[in-house]
Amino acid sequence: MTIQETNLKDCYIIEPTVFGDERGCFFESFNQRTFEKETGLSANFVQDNRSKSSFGVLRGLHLQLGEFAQAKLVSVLSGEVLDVAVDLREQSPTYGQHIAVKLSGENKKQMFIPRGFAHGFVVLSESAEFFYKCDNFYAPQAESGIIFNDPQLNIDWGLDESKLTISEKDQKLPTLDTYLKTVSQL
Ligand SMILES: Cc1cn([C@H]2C[C@H](O)[C@@H](COP(=O)(O)OP(=O)(O)O[C@H]3O[C@@H](C)C(=O)[C@@H](O)[C@H]3O)O2)c(=O)[nH]c1=O
Repeated sequence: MTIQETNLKDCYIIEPTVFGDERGCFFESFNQRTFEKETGLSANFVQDNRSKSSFGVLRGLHLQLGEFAQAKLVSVLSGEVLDVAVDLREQSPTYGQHIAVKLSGENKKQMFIPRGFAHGFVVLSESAEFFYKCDNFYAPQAESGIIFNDPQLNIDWGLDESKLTISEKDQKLPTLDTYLKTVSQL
């Protein structure tokens, strides 16, 4: 398993060591000891989530606020997505920056996304099964987010907007500016 730093503070790309043989393959998809040793962070995951989406589905950008914030270890079981994480921690040296990484069932890459980041992904294959671990429970009252096409973030999702399928809830998410004003009033 290799754990690499990214341009964003506390955000890591993890590539498991895959053991292939005539039966197929085996790999450790999470090892708390290795994770904590390599990153210096502690991880106490309490909820696992799975979703399946078809081509062009974009989920995000989502986060939970305050005491309900969640760190996530995200991966793809089948298919391919472009996964995006945005650093919204005001004290962070990489505040306001984002990273976009292709995760697939084939490359088995994972991204560790710290608390205080917004997260989203778009499906690039016919369909994709997404799997992620969270270090805090789902709390609908603390859900927040930012619109995927925020002009300041200017994220390249790799697909034309006409090809995207986005939930009504996600289409109503605020811009980064509006989000920051709302959060500062809490
Ligand atoms: C996220 C979540 C949703 N739900 C329910 C609420 C709702 O009825 C249904 C679908 O919820 P959503 O539309 O919010 O699902 P989705 O858009 O897939 O939300 C997820 O998006 C990605 C990008 C993330 O980063 C996640 O943290 C999460 O916000 O599932 C739970 O019961 N537990 C959960 O942890």
